[in-house]
Amino acid sequence: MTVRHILTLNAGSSSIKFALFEGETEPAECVRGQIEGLGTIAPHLEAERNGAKIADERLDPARAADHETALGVVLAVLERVIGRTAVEAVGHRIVHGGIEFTRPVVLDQVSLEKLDRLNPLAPLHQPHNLSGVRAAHRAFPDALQVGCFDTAFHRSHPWVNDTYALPREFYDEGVRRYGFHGLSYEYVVARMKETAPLYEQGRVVVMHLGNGASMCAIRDGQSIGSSMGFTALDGLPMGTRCGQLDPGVVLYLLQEKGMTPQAITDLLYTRSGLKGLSGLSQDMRELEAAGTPEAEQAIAYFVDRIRRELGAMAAVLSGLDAVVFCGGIGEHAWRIRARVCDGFDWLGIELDDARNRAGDGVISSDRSRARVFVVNTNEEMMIARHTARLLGEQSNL
Ligand SMILES: Nc1ncnc2c1ncn2[C@@H]1O[C@H](COP(=O)(O)OP(=O)(O)O)[C@@H](O)[C@H]1O
Ligand SMILES: CC(=O)OP(=O)(O)O
Ligand SMILES: [Mg+2]
Repeated sequence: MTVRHILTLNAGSSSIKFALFEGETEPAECVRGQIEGLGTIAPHLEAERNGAKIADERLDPARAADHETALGVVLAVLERVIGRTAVEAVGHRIVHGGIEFTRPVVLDQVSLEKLDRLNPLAPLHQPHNLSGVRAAHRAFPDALQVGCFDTAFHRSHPWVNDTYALPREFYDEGVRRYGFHGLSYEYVVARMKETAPLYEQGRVVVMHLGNGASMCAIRDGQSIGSSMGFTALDGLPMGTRCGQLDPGVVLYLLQEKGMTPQAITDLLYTRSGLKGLSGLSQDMRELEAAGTPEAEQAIAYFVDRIRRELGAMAAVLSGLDAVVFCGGIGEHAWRIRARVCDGFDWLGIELDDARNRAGDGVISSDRSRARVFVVNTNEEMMIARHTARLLGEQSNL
C-alpha cells in the first residue's frame, strides 16, 4: 500500500507555517518549516526534514512582502524537498468559520465563496488562508482540500460567553464571540490528555501568545470562554492589534476625526498593539532587547492585560487547576511568563525559576497548587489529524 501524504498550511498574521505528514492512520510529521517576519525587513525561512535542517536563511524582504509571495517560496521549497511525492490532501488553517463552519470540512467552490464573505471579519488572515487553498489546488489539483477552523473549538461556549449585549437579532445574524486560535487550544487539550490527564479534566487557562494573542478558559477539555470575540481584534493587545477597546473610541474616530472605515481598520489591525505603543516593533524579541521606556511600557501593558484576563477566567472557572503558555511568546519569553505569574500565589500559582527559564513542560514549583505548563503548540498536527480523518471518510465512500 502506498503511504499517504498530507500537507498542512497555516497562515498566521506574521508567518506561514507548513508541514508534511505521512502515514495511514495517525499522521507522522516528516517535514516542517516556516517563513516568519512576513512584511518586516527581516523575514526568515527555516525548514527541517526528519529533524535535520534543510533550510535556514534570511529572505530578501521582497520575497516575503506579503502572504501570497511567501506562499510561492513555500511551494518552491516543498517541490525541492518532496519532488514528485503524491500529496493526497492539503489541510488548511482557516481562521474564521462564522456560524456555519463548526467542524473541519472538505472545501469546494461553494464553501470557498461563503468563506470569502468572512474576509472583512479577519483581514489579516482569512484572505490569505483562502488564497492558500486556491494556490494549493493549483499546485496539487488531485488532492483533497480540507478547511480546519480556528473558531470551531469555541462553539461549546455557554450563551453568556458567546453573546454581546446587543439586541438579540445581532446574535442571530452571527455577531458572536467566536474566539480564535482554536486549533492550538485543541492541540493543547489533546496533549494534556496524553501527558497530564488529571489537568485535562480540570479548570485550565491556556494562553496562546504569539503575534496574535488570546486566552481560553477550558473546563473538561471544552472551551467555555475566549478573550477574542467576533473578530481577532478583541482581548489582549497583540503585535499590531489593539485588543480590547471601548467601542466609543471607534465612534470618536469616525465622527470627530473623520477617519474612513478603511483607515480605522488599518489603525486597529496594523498600527496598534505592541508596535503602536512602543513606536518600535511588533516583535517581543526586539522589545525585550530595546529597553526604551516606550518598549517597557508596551510590555507592561501586554502583561497587565494578560493578568486581568487570567483573574477573570479563574473567576469564570470557579478556580484554577492549570495554566498553559504556548505560541511564539508563550513558548520562548521566560521573562514574560515570570511577570504574568508574579504575585498570583493567592490563585495557587508559584513558578520554579529554573524550570521557567528552561521553559519545557512543567514550570511551576512542586508546592504550586495550580500547575503551570509550557506546551509547544502544533496547529499543523491538529490540521493533519482532521485532514487524515476526512481523507479516510472520503476513501470509504
Ligand atoms: N525567543 C523569543 N523571545 C520572545 N518572543 C519571541 C521569541 N520567538 C518568537 N517570539 C515572539 O513570537 C511571535 C511569533 O509568534 P507565532 O505564534 O509564531 O506567530 P503567528 O501569530 O504569526 O503564528 C514573534 O512576533 C515574537 O514576538
Ligand atoms: C487568530 C490569530 O490571531 O492568529 P495568529 O496568532 O496566527 O496571527
Ligand atoms: Mg499563529
